[in-house]
Amino acid sequence: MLIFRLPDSDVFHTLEASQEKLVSFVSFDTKTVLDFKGTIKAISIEAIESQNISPKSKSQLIEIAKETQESYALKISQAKDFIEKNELKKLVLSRRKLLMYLDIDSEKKLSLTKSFLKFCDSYPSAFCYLFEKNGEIWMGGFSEVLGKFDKRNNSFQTMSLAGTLPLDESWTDKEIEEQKAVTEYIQSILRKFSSNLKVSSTKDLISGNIKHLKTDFSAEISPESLDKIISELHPTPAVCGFPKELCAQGIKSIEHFNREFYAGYIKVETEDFIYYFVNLRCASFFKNYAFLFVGGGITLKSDAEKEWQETELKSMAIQNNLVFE
Ligand SMILES: C=C(O[C@@H]1C=C(C(=O)O)C=C[C@H]1O)C(=O)O
Repeated sequence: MLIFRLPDSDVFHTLEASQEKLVSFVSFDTKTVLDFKGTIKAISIEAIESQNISPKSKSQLIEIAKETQESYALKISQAKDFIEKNELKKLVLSRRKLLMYLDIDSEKKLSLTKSFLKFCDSYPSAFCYLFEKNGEIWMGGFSEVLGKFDKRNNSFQTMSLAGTLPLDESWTDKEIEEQKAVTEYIQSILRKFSSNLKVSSTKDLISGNIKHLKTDFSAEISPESLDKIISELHPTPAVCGFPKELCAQGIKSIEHFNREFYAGYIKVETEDFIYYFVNLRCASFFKNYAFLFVGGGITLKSDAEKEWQETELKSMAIQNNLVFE
């Protein structure tokens, strides 16, 4: 079962049985690809609410050390050592926040479909999804686009999105440099594939309780180069770092968990477009707990306390929209 809503749309979609392969979830390390086959069709709110999506996995005692502010601070300092040693601009570190439902409401049950609808309402310009497949349940949604290809005129759009602050704070060099690293990376790749690259000015993108810096790109490309562009772009320094193989190794050795679909991407093919959405502000759900995946760009200027707060604020995208009844 997959339900999704495209950015700035009020129509919900699902897939109706057919062999057409239209939506794929690609993991951060690109080793896992979860394909959803079917023809895209609209689904009503009532039909969404009548779906029974509940985690099947038995409640089990999970032996996972809860990430604390202190343990995360240690990882941030390891990330800084890695940045210094390898002379990097940034490294994107993340945590898997463990949310026990019993801590929230022991009497009531989590409604995933109602949570999804509330989440969609809170983030109208995000691509939002909820899926259940092979016993796994994931929900998420964000406005970061890795690629949008218009089949009618071969135009390709992407964005550099990074830097995070609470809404009332002003940008500092730290966020500006962090986002610039992403912009330069995207530019260097797109220039290889197009001679008419257009780059916008950098603007704020407001996402719930926080804001980011965003630069838009558009270019005419040949349809044959689309797959290559996406595989060169992913993972961008908005979710990993540059050089990407070295940074992905560093991330693995510091984070100590599998990012799975977090910071991967979702490919959605419609009649006119092929979209690639960056899979952020997402969580995987189990019987009595969820993992909320959240991260942020670390630079030598990072302050551990602020980085923790940033991940807490990002986790509210999911957490504040969970509905128990
Ligand atoms: C890594 C995440 O977000 C990404 C990293 C950002 C940052 O470092 O400031 C901002 C937006 C996203 O590109 C996340 O939400 O977990």
